[in-house]
Amino acid sequence: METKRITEAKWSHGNTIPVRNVQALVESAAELTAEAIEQYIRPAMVDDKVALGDCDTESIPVIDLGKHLDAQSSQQEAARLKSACEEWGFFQVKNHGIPDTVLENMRNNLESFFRLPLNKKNEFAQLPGDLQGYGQAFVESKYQTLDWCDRLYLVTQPPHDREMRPWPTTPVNFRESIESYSSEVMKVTRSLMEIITKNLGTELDKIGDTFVSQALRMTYYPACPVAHDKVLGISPHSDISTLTLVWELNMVEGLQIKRQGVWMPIKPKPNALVVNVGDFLEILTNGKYQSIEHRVAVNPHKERVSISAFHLPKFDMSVGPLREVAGGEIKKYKTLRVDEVAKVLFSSKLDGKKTKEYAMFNI
Ligand SMILES: O=C(O)CCC(=O)C(=O)O
Ligand SMILES: [Fe+2]
Repeated sequence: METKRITEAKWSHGNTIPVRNVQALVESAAELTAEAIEQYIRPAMVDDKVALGDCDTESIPVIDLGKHLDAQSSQQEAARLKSACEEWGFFQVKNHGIPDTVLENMRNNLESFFRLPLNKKNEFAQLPGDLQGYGQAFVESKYQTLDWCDRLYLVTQPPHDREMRPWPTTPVNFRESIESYSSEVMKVTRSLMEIITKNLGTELDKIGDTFVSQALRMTYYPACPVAHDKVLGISPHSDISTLTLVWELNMVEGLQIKRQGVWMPIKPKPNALVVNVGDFLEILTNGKYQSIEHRVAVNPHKERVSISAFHLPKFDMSVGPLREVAGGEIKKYKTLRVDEVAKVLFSSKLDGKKTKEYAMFNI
């Protein structure tokens, strides 16, 4: 009975209507036409202005985690991280310490996996009611505009939450690569959360449970040779996470963040990860740190591969503003069960930032 209750509450559970594999759609067409990809073409958007030029993207903060280990520079770097969280909600991290071999193995195996024939990849396909495995997500209606990507989604931490069925066994050592990558990314997350909690005036031990769960969303965005300016790899959203760490592993541009009403492209940096504040960190900090809306544009010529590592609170806990952080302020956010938030949002289409609707009091 107990097991059943826990299984039902798992935060990887959610519904998505199965849709066509995008990579297979591209590969099956001798020449892709706008008609063939009609369901991926977005209606014209009013707020679609994209910032041009490098100078904008250069200014996204870059945090040097190596400096955090150095007594002389750690304080200054902590202050830079504080302002990155307060002013941007998005930043890049260099000198994160993930060994090159771990990254290389993960890159090779993931790229090889996406190159497998569809029937091989589908041996690890999603099953109804569970988002884990190879497939898509956030499709709630067969009439909605679809995202131009295919995904492999796995719950990776804590280890006892893993269900191995959807973990690919081809390439042969893919599972080991995922495991190593997952635990290395967890270490980076822990280091970042250590500085973040100090910056917020609390302690890691007090909020350790708020980022112990991890899921990896490994995404393949095929090149989109037609109407690429009307198609998105991922629709605008903010992340349902505490902290998300993204590795743009083949260095193809695509990620854009909403800043001052404009979409700002983020240029991938060699050996860096992109980090963003998720909705749960916004709730925990009573809005001091804000999750930021972002999306992924597609490239007319190049495929793009990324891995998003979402860190979430324990799925059966409730999360609200931390007393140590909110102090005597009015609580702007509700206290919510993590699995309940996840279940609803993981089954809905991506449609911008939703914290106002589901997490904020009407004040
Ligand atoms: O591919 C990326 O760069 C980001 C993907 C993303 O936003 C997500 O998986 O939530
Ligand atoms: Fe995201």
